[in-house]
Amino acid sequence: MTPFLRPTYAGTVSETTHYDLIIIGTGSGNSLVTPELEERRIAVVEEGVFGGTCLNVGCIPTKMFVYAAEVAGTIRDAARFGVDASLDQVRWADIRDRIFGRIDPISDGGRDYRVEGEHTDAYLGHARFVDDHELEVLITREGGEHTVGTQHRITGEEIVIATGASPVVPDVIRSSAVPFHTSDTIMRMEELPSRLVILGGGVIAAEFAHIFSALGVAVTIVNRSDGLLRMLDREVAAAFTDLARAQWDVRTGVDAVGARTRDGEVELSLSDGSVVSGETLLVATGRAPNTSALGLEHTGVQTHEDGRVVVDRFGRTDVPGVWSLGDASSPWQLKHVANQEARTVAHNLAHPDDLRPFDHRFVPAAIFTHPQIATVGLTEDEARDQGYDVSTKLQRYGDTAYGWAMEDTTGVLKAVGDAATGRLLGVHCLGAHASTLVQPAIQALSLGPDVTAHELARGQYWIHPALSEVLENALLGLTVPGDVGDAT
Ligand SMILES: Cc1cc2nc3c(=O)[nH]c(=O)nc-3n(C[C@H](O)[C@H](O)[C@H](O)COP(=O)(O)OP(=O)(O)OC[C@H]3O[C@@H](n4cnc5c(N)ncnc54)[C@H](O)[C@@H]3O)c2cc1C
Ligand SMILES: NC(=O)c1ccc[n+]([C@@H]2O[C@H](COP(=O)([O-])OP(=O)(O)OC[C@H]3O[C@@H](n4cnc5c(N)ncnc54)[C@H](O)[C@@H]3O)[C@@H](O)[C@H]2O)c1
Repeated sequence: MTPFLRPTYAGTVSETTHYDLIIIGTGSGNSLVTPELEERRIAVVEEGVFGGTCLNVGCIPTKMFVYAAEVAGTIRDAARFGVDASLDQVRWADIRDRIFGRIDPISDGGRDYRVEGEHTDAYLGHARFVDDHELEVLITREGGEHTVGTQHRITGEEIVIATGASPVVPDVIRSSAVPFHTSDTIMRMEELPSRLVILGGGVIAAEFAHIFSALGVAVTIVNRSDGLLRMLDREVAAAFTDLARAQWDVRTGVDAVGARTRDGEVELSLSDGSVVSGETLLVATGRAPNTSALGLEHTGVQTHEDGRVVVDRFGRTDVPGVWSLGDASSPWQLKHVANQEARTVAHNLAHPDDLRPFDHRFVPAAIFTHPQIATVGLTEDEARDQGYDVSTKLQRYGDTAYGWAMEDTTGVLKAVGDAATGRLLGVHCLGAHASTLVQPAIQALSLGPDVTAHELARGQYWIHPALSEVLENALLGLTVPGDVGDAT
């Protein structure tokens, strides 16, 4: 890992270099260099660790930790099945080093490929616009061909803003100067704490509560809203909040109003007058798009109030030739959405006369907490608000044969339908393997009958990183009549 220097923008700027395409951000942005585009002169700009959030600090490492947590949980739960086992020890450093020992070389390899690549120039630094099609880049990282601290002017016929999002830290924490982690740092901790306080009650809070509690850490969650995971179907969110209360110390409807360090621990004062404390604090209060330091004020690119770049359904901003995708502009902060948007923008860059829209029809999501959660389509409340004649079915895992095998007492799958037409509108699942279980529902909602294998693979979302991606890749590997290597 190379150090990250804050950009200062002082000193001399290089002569301007012109590119056909500039990509800012190497998460899903890195996948824009498709065979159709690689003959163009392309610059890739990355200020952080190469490969973006999902690979380095997001989906991939968290799910590798979740898997280790599940192994520990299975051992603890084994006696229920007549299999006696005991958990002797959790070797945190070994788990951590195994995970990043696998991830870091992938990131470094991806960077080297772009630095040394025939068709691309890599700028390992911070980009900001100085005009609609002109960027100033301050080199902040070693590992590329440019010296740290140097500045470079580059212009692009086309520019893609794929800058992602970063954790938001409330003022009460920042101003108190207490030590804290975000999801960017907590996975590389030196040692497991005995007690962890998590501020926030969304997706990141739910996943890390599961990881750390399964590994033996006592977890307290502090959340402003009345329940956890409020974006879910109401019934599923309430069921999860009850299960969470049985596993962790869950404080809801409260805000942190003060923070201090006391006897080597972090202590949060809450708005109801109570106090919680822990050896370590994780702040998981949402992520904001990385657009504020991009110099967009020097361009015609517009942003929403929450900082997301305004794009049309093709990924075009208000400036012709400037595009955006993923967490920088999307209403969904999900990797499979960023990937789908990247495939769409890659196609649109190569085929300006045959633009394709983003596919935001049925965006699924999975939360790898305990128990797992997955969702696609309308919640019951959304369906009612949209005027459907709503029917629902809550199917318990425990009322099916495999549910008996699992001795499951909590898993549920809620289907939401339109009684007037019999159409499925949404599926919301809380239980083991939920992320895999909902895939056929995603398929049913997204595709009609009589589809080819490639249409089946590319006509819908595949939850990332679920086991179903094995099937997605197998489908894409099949040869179909008139195979053209479709880009979307
Ligand atoms: C802990 C965690 C777990 C997650 N788990 C899942 C999951 O299981 N499934 C799922 O679907 N999603 C998950 N997500 C969300 C997912 O990681 C993101 O939606 C996705 O990675 C966004 O991709 P992106 O390409 O838009 O942005 P990123 O991958 O964030 O890439 C943006 C890149 O741009 C760079 N950059 C920013 N500004 C500049 C600049 N001015 N100059 C140069 N470079 C710049 C950044 O350094 C970064 O590398 C998770 C996120 C987190 C934080
Ligand atoms: N499995 C996945 O797909 C996955 C996993 C992790 C993250 N993500 C993505 O990352 C995004 C960000 O995750 P997140 O959990 O940070 O955000 P989030 O929006 O899911 O949750 C933020 C939570 O923090 C609470 N909150 C906000 N300010 C607070 C405060 N001052 N005090 C107490 N609580 C406060 C909110 O009420 C909310 O419950 C997610 O929305 C998701 O799209 C996805």
